[in-house]
Amino acid sequence: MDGVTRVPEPANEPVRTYEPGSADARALRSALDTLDGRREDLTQTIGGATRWGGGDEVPVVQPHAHAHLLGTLRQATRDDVTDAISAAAQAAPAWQAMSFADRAAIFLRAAELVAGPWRDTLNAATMLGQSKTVQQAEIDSACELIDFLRFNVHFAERILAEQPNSGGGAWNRFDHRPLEGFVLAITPFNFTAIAGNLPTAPALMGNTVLWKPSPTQQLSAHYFMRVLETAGLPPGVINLLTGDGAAVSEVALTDRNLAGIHFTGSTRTFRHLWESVGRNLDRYAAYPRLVGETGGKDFVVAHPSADVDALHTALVRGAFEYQGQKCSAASRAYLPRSLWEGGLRDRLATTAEELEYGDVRDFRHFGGAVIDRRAFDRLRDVLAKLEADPSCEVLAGGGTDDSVGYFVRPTVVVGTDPTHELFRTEYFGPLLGVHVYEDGKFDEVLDLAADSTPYALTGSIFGRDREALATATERLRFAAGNFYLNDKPTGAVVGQQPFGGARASGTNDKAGSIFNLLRWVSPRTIKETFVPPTDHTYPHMSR
Ligand SMILES: NC(=O)c1ccc[n+]([C@@H]2O[C@H](COP(=O)([O-])OP(=O)(O)OC[C@H]3O[C@@H](n4cnc5c(N)ncnc54)[C@H](O)[C@@H]3O)[C@@H](O)[C@H]2O)c1
Ligand SMILES: N[C@@H](CCC=O)C(=O)O
Repeated sequence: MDGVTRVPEPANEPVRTYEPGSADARALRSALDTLDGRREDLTQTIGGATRWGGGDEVPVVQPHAHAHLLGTLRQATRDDVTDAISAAAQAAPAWQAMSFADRAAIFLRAAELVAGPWRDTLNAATMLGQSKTVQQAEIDSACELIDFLRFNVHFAERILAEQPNSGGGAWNRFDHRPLEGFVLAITPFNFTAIAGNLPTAPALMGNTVLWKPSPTQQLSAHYFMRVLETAGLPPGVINLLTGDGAAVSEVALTDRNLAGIHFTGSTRTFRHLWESVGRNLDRYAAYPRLVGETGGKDFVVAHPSADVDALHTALVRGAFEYQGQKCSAASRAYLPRSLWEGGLRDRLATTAEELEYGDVRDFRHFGGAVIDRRAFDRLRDVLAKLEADPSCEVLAGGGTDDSVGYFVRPTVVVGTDPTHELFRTEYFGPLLGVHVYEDGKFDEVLDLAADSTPYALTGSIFGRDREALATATERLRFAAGNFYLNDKPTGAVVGQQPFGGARASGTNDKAGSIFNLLRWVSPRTIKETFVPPTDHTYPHMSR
């Protein structure tokens, strides 16, 4: 059915608080118990049919209790990927022909399913599989995921409404076509919402998709695929492939019909994908769209006029929530000596030492474990190196313990050399580097924040002096795609702080915004002339 429609006005999903004894907390606990005791078959979904990957088995465990198996997946093989590409091609004509209203309704229904009957399951899967506390799961696998689904429909409607001018006896129109071919969505472990957004955003615009989640996010990805099926997504529109991505790279990146890549993950992986596309350009029917949101080395700069209570809270939450495993996490702070020696140093050290990381099934903990053995080993080695470095002082934390889970203590390291790797490398763990500057050197410190790293994802400035805020906002213009004044650099909300960074942090296509959705359409311009001319001569030719 064709016709003009208006989609529902989107609103951000309210964040539930899960106070002890509340009905919400009880319902979530029951979902945790259910998933805890289940060993899920983490199958692929290709053309609407579930099937095991054809490769090696991979266990999915609870990072905070790594002996505890949640489920098993198997690596996708080349045949699996070939079949997924065929399924996407088969589903494409009917999906493209479906009206926008019908496509949109599927994703709006998915949003309501996540907000209602699936909320506890998705939150529990995110807590157990990715070691998120209840608060961190709620803002991710419930609220942000719901927001992506609702707001994208609203942004897509605006794109469809975008039409050229007409006049002079002609009607000009945009046909907002999907891309020709399939979109490859490759998603990270750390946000269930991002994993859900990357395949659904191109699908909403009429594309068919191969979705390859991270193995350590597979449990929540598995349930989100069930949500999409329940919402009525036709078979083959989104095809879920499991595993580490090796076979996906080999087959999909060399396929003639690769139309685009929607990626979030490390800078290294995105560069690998981009290079591979570059090498294979001659194979493709069209230039694949490359959208990638990647790493960060996100800063907090405090002016001597900053409110210390607000700064302290932002540092603790920004650096240590979700164990520092947000691309937006505060990982380098430039703090004035007056505030540092006036009490901030001792306060930050005490708070970091007191933060409790543990099993996320215990709601009293502030954080859980880091995601896996590889992350744990990498962080343990980094901490050992920093401890042995005379230019670094481990002020708090530094400990690791992998006896039960992959635990790394919230760590504050003070570094005297602002060019040290402590202030340049994305460690992706609960590790905050602090550089203390002399109060008069605010301008120099802005230069350090701006240009010490190849990244430009998020950053914060704290201060009460308006002049200082204005100077920092201007000087740091290209240093962060998301810039915060007197707030932590994490926690962007869909529709309010569209998210993404430039330089080595990605293509800055702002997930969950109109800018992102524009990448998944290829407009055709149609001109219809109502009374076409019937004489080829012009007035200047008359004799
Ligand atoms: N900028 C953002 O919006 C944003 C958001 C979340 C995470 N991140 C970044 O993501 C990183 C952490 O996530 P991660 O550890 O999952 O990243 P990662 O790069 O290790 O993995 C991301 C995805 O790529 C897949 N992958 C890895 N190698 C591949 C290959 N050769 N071929 C195909 N697929 C491959 C992985 O299996 C996973 O699904 C951090 O650097 C973080 O800053 C960025
Ligand atoms: N959008 C999230 C970060 C996503 C990356 O991991 C935030 O703003 O904290």
